[in-house]
Amino acid sequence: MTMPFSLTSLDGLAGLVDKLPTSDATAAQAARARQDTLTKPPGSLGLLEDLAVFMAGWRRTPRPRIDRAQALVFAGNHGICAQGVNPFPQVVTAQMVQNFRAGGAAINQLCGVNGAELSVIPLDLDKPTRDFTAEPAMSEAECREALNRGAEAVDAEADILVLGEMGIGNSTVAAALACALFGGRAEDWVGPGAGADDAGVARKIAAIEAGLTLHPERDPVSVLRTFGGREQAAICGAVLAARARRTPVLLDGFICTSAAAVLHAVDERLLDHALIGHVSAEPGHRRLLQALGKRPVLDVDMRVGEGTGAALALGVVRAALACHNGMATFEEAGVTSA
Ligand SMILES: Cc1cc2ncn([C@H]3O[C@H](COP(=O)(O)O)[C@@H](O)[C@H]3O)c2cc1C
Ligand SMILES: O=C(O)c1cccnc1
Repeated sequence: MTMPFSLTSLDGLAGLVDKLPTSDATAAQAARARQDTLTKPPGSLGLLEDLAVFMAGWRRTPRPRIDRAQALVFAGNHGICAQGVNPFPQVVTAQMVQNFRAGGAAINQLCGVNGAELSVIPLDLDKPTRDFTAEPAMSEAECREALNRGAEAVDAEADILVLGEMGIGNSTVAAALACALFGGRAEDWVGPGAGADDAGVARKIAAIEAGLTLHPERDPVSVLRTFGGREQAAICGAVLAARARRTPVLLDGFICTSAAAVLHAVDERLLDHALIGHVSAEPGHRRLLQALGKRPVLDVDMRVGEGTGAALALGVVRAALACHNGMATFEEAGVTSA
């Protein structure tokens, strides 16, 4: 499938935003006006009202629906595991891909509950990226290929896209991306990930400091290919492909958001169609959301990854649209308005 944008070169990312659609202000205003006629005190549905208006703008209709919700989990392996940053062995990435396929992971249950069709996309798991304390994690070609594979996975018919990742070691990758893009100290961005102890956290900090010293380039595309992995590049590609179809995106936790943050650093408007499903308990996520100027839908102490927080938040978006489309107006219900 040819994409509505061609990424034959990663440099093309810079000018992309001007070729991509924006939210439709007329549809959004009509949705806001409808909210104000529904049988409730004005504004009383809070974030649910904003979510309905957001969906209306991007889907270009005052009465948006979610007929099809797609969930994509991209999986990759990371050379940085050589630095002892991961409490679980790298083989767990492939084992969890099998678990996703068998329906046994947390993401399977949450997609089931909230009506998302899940696809799992392993990205060359037998070829981990390189250790960024020694050399850039990916070549330009590897990075571009992963980005395009992410873009190609997006279903053109989806009304909303849930994004997630699986990759042992990628909480270190995420912290490295965030630190390179937004500055601060490595320890500001590092956390336990899948359960690192204090010594493990110290190794994560040391690895990120070594990588940042070795690779001084801070333009977003260099940062992605130097510190990122294939699943991070694929998430960027999927976010862009969804945008081309005016499909809103639900990002997951720290790892998923730090991947998408590369696009924010290219041009912050590239994430205008992206919601943050939840704020993860991984400590860097709150800081990252502050840097992005984004509010999460949910704050429920989760720190799984896989897209679980985004899939859970899909239920809130569905609830927002159920109220928006299903409620009676004051006039229809014969309820006296203020
Ligand atoms: C069984 C298992 C299932 C997971 N599902 C998501 N992650 C999460 O943990 C990993 C990142 O943590 P770290 O950087 O500490 O390896 C990623 O795969 C992330 O998705 C998992 C981790 C494990 C062990
Ligand atoms: O927030 C996340 O994405 C996260 C946190 C810890 C481990 N895995 C994922």
